[in-house]
Amino acid sequence: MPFHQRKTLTQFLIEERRRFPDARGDFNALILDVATACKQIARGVAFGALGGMHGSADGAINVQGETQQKLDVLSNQAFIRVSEWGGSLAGMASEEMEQPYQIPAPYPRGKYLLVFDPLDGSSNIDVNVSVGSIFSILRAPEGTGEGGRDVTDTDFLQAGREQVAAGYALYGPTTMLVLTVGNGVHGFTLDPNLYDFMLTHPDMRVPEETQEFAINASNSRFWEPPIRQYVSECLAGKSGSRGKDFNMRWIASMVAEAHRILMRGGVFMYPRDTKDLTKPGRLRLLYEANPIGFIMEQAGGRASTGREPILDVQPTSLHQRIGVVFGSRSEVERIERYHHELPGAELPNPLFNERSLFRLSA
Ligand SMILES: O=P(O)(O)OC[C@H]1O[C@](O)(COP(=O)(O)O)[C@@H](O)[C@@H]1O
Ligand SMILES: [Mg+2]
Ligand SMILES: [Mg+2]
Repeated sequence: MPFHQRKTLTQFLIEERRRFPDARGDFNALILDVATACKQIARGVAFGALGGMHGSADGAINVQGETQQKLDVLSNQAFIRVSEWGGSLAGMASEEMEQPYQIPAPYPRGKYLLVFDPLDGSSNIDVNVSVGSIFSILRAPEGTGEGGRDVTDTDFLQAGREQVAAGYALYGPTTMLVLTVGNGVHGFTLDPNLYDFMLTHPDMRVPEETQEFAINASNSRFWEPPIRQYVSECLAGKSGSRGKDFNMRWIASMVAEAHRILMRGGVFMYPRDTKDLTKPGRLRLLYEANPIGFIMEQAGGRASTGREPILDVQPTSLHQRIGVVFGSRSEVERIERYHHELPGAELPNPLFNERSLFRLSA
């Protein structure tokens, strides 16, 4: 299609807004700000070592206890600086900040909350493999917007179903922005000449038929029985109960895995396991699992803890971790079934009972 016939992200958002005649435009402005932050990060990623973007950030450690890369810090700043001024936000929360970020004066406060993982797949930065950014937009609770009080952790503890929008940017061979505003999932490719996001993948759907799964198999000794069962059936291939061969992939960037699954199906698992009893899962609920879960559901796929839909989980802390399984609907349903059927699966370790001690851990 010639480029002048393609829709830009701005045009797409204006058309979407026509569905809501009373909308003031704050929401579109916010999405465009986030898109600008992603463009800045894409530029940083593209310059790599030439731009001094590789390596760790002077021994800095984030709230997760992980070493921050320079690009983690710069990406976090890009999200903040580009989104704080516009008047659409009451506050922000990020993987890289222990506390919520308050919109400083003189900027006006608005009616949304922005939650993000500024750089997902950080271990890939220095080895020049795909990374991404993930974001989720929530409604700000009453009393926090214009002229209102500072935001607190509690304001962000909303179930994934409450999300107004979610998306990710993938900094791969091309940069893409994939977005849902609750009306399907749409993919935009960054035109390197215009430096604008162009709609290239309208109405993305997760293919139902799949022969691909993604899991970090080095953790297999810590998996619970339902995951062992599922993976062993995949590995058995044609000779096993599934009667077909499977491929396995592991990019170590959830965004890149989610994108592959949106394009050609499959299932991604970072399940709850017994590796570290203080961490009931690797991925973070509010800025990793929820936005990707919303996208998967909007694209006809499914996202689950193995026991319940991700989007139904009531968050209990800002940086809460959780087990995650997402992708082609029938595969995720199969894994959920194994969780319900396998004897003992609910209680591999009493510390992990959904209602016990580690449910609250970050
Ligand atoms: O390969 P590992 O070490 O198991 O972990 C990979 C996972 O960690 C993550 O990179 C975590 O994200 P961050 O880079 O934002 O901390 C996921 O994207 C990915 O699925
Ligand atoms: Mg991440
Ligand atoms: Mg990150």
